Amino acid sequence: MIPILETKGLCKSFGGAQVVNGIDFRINEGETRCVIGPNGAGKSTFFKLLIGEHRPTAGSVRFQGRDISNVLPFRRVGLGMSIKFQVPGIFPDLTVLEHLKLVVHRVVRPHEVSDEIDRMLNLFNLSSESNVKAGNLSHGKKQWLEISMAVGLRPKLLLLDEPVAGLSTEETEHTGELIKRLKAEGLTIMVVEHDMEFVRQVGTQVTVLHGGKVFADGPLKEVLERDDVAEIYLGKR
Ligand SMILES: Nc1ncnc2c1ncn2[C@@H]1O[C@H](COP(=O)(O)OP(=O)(O)OP(=O)(O)O)[C@@H](O)[C@H]1O
Repeated sequence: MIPILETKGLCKSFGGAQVVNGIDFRINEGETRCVIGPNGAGKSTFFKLLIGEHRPTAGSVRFQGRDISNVLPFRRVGLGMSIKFQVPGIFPDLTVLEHLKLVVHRVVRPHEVSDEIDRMLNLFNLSSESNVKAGNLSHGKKQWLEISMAVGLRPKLLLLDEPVAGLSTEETEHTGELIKRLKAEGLTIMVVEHDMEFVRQVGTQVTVLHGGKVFADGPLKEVLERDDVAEIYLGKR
C-alpha cells in the first residue's frame, strides 16, 4: 500500500544548525498518528516541512506517492492536505456560521449545505454559538472552529499542530473525543502535540522525535514503557 504521507531522509538546517536530521516517516490511510518529543526535538520544523512552510535541505516529502517537497502550501491544501495551525487563524468579525459556510459550500451540493453545517456545528460543539462572532469565542471554541474548517474541506489528511495548546482540561478532553470521532469516520490524522494527557486519550501510534531524528515509533503504550524514551523526556540523553 502506498502511504498517504511519506518522508525519506528529510533534513532541514538553518545556517549551520541541523534541526531535522534525516527523518523517514510514513502514515497510511485511516491512521491517526501523534508526533511527540521533548522541547527542541524538531517537531515544529518537521510539521512546517510537511505543510510546505519550509523547503527541505535534503530528502523528500511524498503525498499519495507524489513528490511534493517543493509544492507551495496552498497547493498542498488543493491536493487534500488540510492544516490547523497552532494559533487560531480565524476571522474575528465573521460568525461561526459564516465561517462554516465558507468551506461547506465548496464541498457539498447547494441543497446539502444546511444539513452539513448542522452536522459540523453538532460535531464541534458549536451549535449554541452559530451566530457569535469568532473573535468573541473562548480560546477552546476558536480552536474547534478552526479544526471544523479544516475538516469541512473533507481532506484526505488532516494535520494538526498542537490542537490543545492553551486549552483547559475539559476542553482538552473534548478535543480528544473529537479526534477519536474523526478517526472513527475514517479520516487520516497527524497531530504534533506536547500534551501527553491528550496523546494518551487519543491513544494511537506515536512517533517520538529527538535531536531532529525519529527516536522511537510504535503503539503509544509500548513506546512510553521504554526507559530510553523516559530518559529523553528527563533530559538524560
Ligand atoms: N528558523 C529557525 N532558525 C534557527 N533555528 C531554528 C529555527 N526554527 C527552529 N530552530 C531551532 O531548531 C530546534 C528545534 O526547534 P523546533 O521548534 O522544531 O522544536 P520543537 O520540537 O517543536 O520544540 P518545542 O516543543 O519546544 O516547540 C530548536 O533548537 C530551535 O531553536
